[in-house]
Amino acid sequence: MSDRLTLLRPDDWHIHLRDGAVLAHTVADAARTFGRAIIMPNLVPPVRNAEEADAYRQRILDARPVGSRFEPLMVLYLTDRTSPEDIRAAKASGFVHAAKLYPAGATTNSDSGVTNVDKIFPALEAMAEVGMLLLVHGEVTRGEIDVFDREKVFIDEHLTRVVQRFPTLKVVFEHITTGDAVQFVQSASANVGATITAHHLLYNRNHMLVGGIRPHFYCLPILKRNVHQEALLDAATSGSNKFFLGTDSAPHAKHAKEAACGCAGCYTAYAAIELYAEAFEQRNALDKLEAFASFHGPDFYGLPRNTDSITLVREEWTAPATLPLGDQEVVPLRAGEKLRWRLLEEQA
Ligand SMILES: NC(=O)N[C@@H](CC(=O)O)C(=O)O
Ligand SMILES: [Zn+2]
Ligand SMILES: [Zn+2]
Repeated sequence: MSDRLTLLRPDDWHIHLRDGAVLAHTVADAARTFGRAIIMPNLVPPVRNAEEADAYRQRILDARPVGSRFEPLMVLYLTDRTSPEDIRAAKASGFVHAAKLYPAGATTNSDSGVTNVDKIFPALEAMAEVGMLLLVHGEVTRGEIDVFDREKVFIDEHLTRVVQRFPTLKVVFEHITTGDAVQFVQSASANVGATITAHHLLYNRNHMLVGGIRPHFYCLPILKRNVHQEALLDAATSGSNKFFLGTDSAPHAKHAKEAACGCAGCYTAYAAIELYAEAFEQRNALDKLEAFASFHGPDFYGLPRNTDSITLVREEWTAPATLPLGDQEVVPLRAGEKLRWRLLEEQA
């Protein structure tokens, strides 16, 4: 097997860059590998319209390292009040590519999210009409539903209905974590795709809970049992163009994760493609990585593929214990442990 892997430059179809001082770090980490990224809008307050997306986009562009051509692809945060006019104005901007459904209370900064999916039907209709993608955090929030079942129940209660009602709407089921989600996406029309994170490919709930509770593995949707991890690996390495790379890299400061009530989110952007390469290598499927990381995403979004490339070398290195995050620090996934692949830094 070769010790070098050259891929068309990948994109990240789901990332949290946050805002303010941390952008200097989060943007640099993403830009070292990815040509473009779908920028999650769950700021406080969220990115609700084209104007807010424009301002946020500008802050991201300003944070790029010198010479970087990293392109942020912006997303609106759907609320109960998002209007068809908001959607049309966002589409007309040219830089808003999608709108995101966060069920209210489902995850980090989702308080302004949608309280009842029916409330966004007018917005969804406009999205289908103008060709704007719907991105979905697919978990129900009802207290009586077990946290490990919330994705499956969301499919049954909401996603099936939305996809039936808006057959021409393109839908990305974000950060899928179960065999149920894989099956749903596979049997849906070509307008339904999914992102898969590196951490859900590499880990299951045992990694988070056996031998001690490890807060840096805690994310939403939560890591599931290993049969679900296997189903995700099957999907990602299958070659199906419905599945593509979305890191869901979601930094929280160290003290906010290592706490009695720790925040949900794993920081992977600093070594994202390296982590995916490990997952694919475990399945002897490195030959499937390029399509997953670099072809299927832009094809689904109707955007051109990148034209330059990156190279990974099989060379062990140790992940840092912490990384700077504005004036705080973040503990990255795999902190202090070995990584098997290294990205070749670009020659100037
Ligand atoms: N994935 C996470 O666990 N957290 C994300 C939100 C999200 O993507 O649901 C975050 O913004 O921190
Ligand atoms: Zn989410
Ligand atoms: Zn996310």
